[in-house]
Amino acid sequence: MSVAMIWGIIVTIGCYVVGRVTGRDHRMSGSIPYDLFMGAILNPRIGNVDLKMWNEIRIPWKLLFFVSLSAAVKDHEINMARELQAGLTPQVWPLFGGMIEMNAIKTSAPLLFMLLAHLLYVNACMKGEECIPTTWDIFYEKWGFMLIFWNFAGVPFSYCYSTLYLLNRSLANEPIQHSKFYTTFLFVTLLLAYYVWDTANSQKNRFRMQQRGTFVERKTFPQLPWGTLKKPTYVQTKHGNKLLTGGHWRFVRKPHYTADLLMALSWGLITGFDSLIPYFYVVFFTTVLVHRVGRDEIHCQSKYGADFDEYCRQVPYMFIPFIF
Ligand SMILES: NC(=O)C1=CN([C@@H]2O[C@H](COP(=O)(O)OP(=O)(O)OC[C@H]3O[C@@H](n4cnc5c(N)ncnc54)[C@H](OP(=O)(O)O)[C@@H]3O)[C@@H](O)[C@H]2O)C=CC1
Ligand SMILES: C=C(/C=C/[C@@H](C)[C@H]1CC[C@H]2C3=CC=C4C[C@@H](O)CC[C@]4(C)[C@H]3CC[C@]12C)C(C)C
Repeated sequence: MSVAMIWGIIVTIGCYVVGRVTGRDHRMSGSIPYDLFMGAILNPRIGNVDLKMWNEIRIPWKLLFFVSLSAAVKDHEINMARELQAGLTPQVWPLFGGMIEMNAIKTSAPLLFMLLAHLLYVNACMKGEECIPTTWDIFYEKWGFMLIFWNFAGVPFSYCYSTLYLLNRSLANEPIQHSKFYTTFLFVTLLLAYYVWDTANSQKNRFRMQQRGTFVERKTFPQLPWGTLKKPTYVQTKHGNKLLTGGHWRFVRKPHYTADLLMALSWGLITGFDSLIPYFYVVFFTTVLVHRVGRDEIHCQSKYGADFDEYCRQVPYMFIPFIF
């Protein structure tokens, strides 16, 4: 974490200086602390590599997944060692009709849950990479301390609190265990929320790509049903852009946020209720998304005017149909 933090600070300063010296800086405020925070260059590149996209996608989510993978392996080792100490013979699973045998996985269900949650997230970022260039952070935010530091250090080393908490409880010989019903309920919630989150993002981004004529079908795994809308409905704006009102977007204006928040909540719930620390992510993330919603409403209102009002009339709810 220290390396990631120091690296985040060095890259921020380096990028700011390069932007100023080469004249590639833009939308500068003139206040050095503010410009360091927001950045100087929009899309810094080395060759073909867009550094901001590499930093937002390739680094944080992979690190987060590897933190969870390491914790799951460590938990397995601890539990195996405890069984051996207690004089128990390690359980073995015969695979392929007994042709291969492997030691049973001893990682606790909550840690396997976190591993699955982080695997789903990192896999989505990799398999849906073509959808990302048109998102707000890539086309609008400059590459400054906010994005650089958060992606190098914040995401991997603060979004993993649930995982670390579960491992620490296991190390202290007080592992978190839930009833089969509670655990199954959370696994099902995670998978359903993931489905909505993934397909809502891809419905909107692919719809936009289809409008621009840049849509290319990919075979990355998993391609989920309803990820691409066949006959999408939309509001045509005078600006030229179309606002999607089909698929998940017919029910609420931010279906991907609702689903993402539900996943974030499940990361906390799987740790139980003894500590608030694993709930950091869902609290922080709610704040981020509420801020984004406000910013986005202002952005769309000024960009689309009366057409945005018509869109809000057709899709009146923000997060939960008929409630909010
Ligand atoms: N885990 C994390 O740390 C984070 C995760 N995320 C996730 O990333 C995903 C993307 O989020 P984000 O980029 O913030 O936001 P959006 O994907 O909602 O992007 C907002 C933009 O999309 C366009 N848009 C909005 N509604 C429509 C519509 N109905 N039809 C067509 N275009 C529309 C508008 O842009 P335009 O001007 O082009 O019309 C709007 O400004 C979400 O799932 C979010 O949860 C986001 C931030 C952090
Ligand atoms: C703001 C930050 C990071 C944001 C990213 C994690 C998300 C930004 C755009 C998201 C995605 C867009 C479209 C997708 C298509 C779907 O089929 C799969 C999911 C996804 C790739 C989705 C994944 C998350 C994003 C990349 C930083 C500052 C924390």
